[in-house]
Amino acid sequence: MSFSSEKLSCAANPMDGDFDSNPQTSSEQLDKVTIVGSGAWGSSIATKIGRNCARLPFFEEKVSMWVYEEMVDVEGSDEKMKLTEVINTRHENVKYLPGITLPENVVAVPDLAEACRDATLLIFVLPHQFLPRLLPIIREAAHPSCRGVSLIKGIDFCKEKGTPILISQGIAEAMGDGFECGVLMGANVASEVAEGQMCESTLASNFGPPADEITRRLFDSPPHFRVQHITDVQGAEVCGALKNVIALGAGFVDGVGLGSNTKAALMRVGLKEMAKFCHMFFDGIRDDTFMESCGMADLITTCFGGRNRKCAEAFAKRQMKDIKEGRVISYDLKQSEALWTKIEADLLNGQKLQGTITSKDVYNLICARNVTADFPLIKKIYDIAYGGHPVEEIVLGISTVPTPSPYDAVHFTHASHL
Ligand SMILES: NC(=O)c1ccc[n+]([C@@H]2O[C@H](COP(=O)([O-])OP(=O)(O)OC[C@H]3O[C@@H](n4cnc5c(N)ncnc54)[C@H](O)[C@@H]3O)[C@@H](O)[C@H]2O)c1
Ligand SMILES: O=P(O)(O)OC[C@H](O)CO
Repeated sequence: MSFSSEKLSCAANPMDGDFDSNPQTSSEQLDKVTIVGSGAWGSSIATKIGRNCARLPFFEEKVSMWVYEEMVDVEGSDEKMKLTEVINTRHENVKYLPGITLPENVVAVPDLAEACRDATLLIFVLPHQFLPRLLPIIREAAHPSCRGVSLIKGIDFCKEKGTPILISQGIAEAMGDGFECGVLMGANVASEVAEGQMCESTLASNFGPPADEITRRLFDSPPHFRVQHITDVQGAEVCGALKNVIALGAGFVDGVGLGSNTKAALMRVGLKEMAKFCHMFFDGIRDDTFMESCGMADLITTCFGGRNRKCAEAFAKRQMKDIKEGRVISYDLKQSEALWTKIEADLLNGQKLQGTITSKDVYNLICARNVTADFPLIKKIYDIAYGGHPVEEIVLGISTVPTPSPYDAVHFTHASHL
């Protein structure tokens, strides 16, 4: 398979940017890109990465995509087929992103070590519960000077220390000394990005020049997919994780039958709690991060169009029906967990919910640090999701009492100058 002619002709296209302004890169080493994960978002971002690797001079053309192998139904075949074979022959991820053609230079590889062999740029994009057992294999296989970008929206919690652990931080620690990991977060529902709808995303990284810009160009696909660079990795990543929790609240609002005014109130309070969480647990957070695609914009899209919202709406409707028809007075923890598992299986066809896992981790963290009173909405969402509280209580989590937040601090500072 050769893609060279496409690369050269595309590179000559002025629409692709002025080559004089290209960041300098070492002529002897092009980045070798591997995508670790091939769900809806992994496959969607592969459409951008594949095209950029085929046309830009910083990257090897072939992109390996590690696929968790499974047998899938395929139209026109009586027998199930291996997902990797389907992707490599039909150039479509028929299970997780049906109807979208993947670039031919994106090659599905079922063996993780083979997929990551000598990679210099790793893109982590899979539900984070599956990541820990993979990292030692990736570390062994990747190039020693490798860097990474995590597209994973989630967070871990260290019980012993009572501290949050960012996924990018966990990746960097597992990959060993000197491994730098940035994040790509944004208002990016996978199917809309893959369809080529106009949207934005935020790359947060501190690789330094020229690697920050080269990495941004791996994703940036103007005019449809526009990627801005910032350096606040922690702020961007925490926003990506917490908006999934707030989205559960948005689904509860929908399930109860309340309208967009209530959802807007929930999102306003949710954004303030996201900002407060960032400032409470991390140093160096920048307030303008919340105004980037990774902040407010991702919160909006997830609360209207995401899977967490959709599944939480189903949870709310089912809970209200069960109570109304006298099947339960309230769910216990086991019943709640069983219901979430069933809803995920019924509605998502193998895709995974992240908001529920994150809700538990964040709740455990704020309990361990004795700060639940600072996060009434996040606590209420957990109470409904796992604590048997009636879903109608979601409005009680939308505090109308102004809570101190970094924004208030800024306003007070300005006011004192008047
Ligand atoms: N889907 C979106 O719109 C979207 C957008 C932005 C960010 N994200 C984030 O991207 C990350 C990946 O989500 P996604 O939507 O691509 O995945 P997904 O939910 O669509 O698919 C689940 C993936 O998990 C894999 N899997 C199942 N069991 C596994 C196992 N035991 N080991 C390893 N892998 C296994 C499946 O093969 C599949 O690729 C998540 O953190 C998500 O929050 C998703
Ligand atoms: O479908 P969700 O709820 O996992 O959200 C998808 C993306 O994160 C939206 O940016």
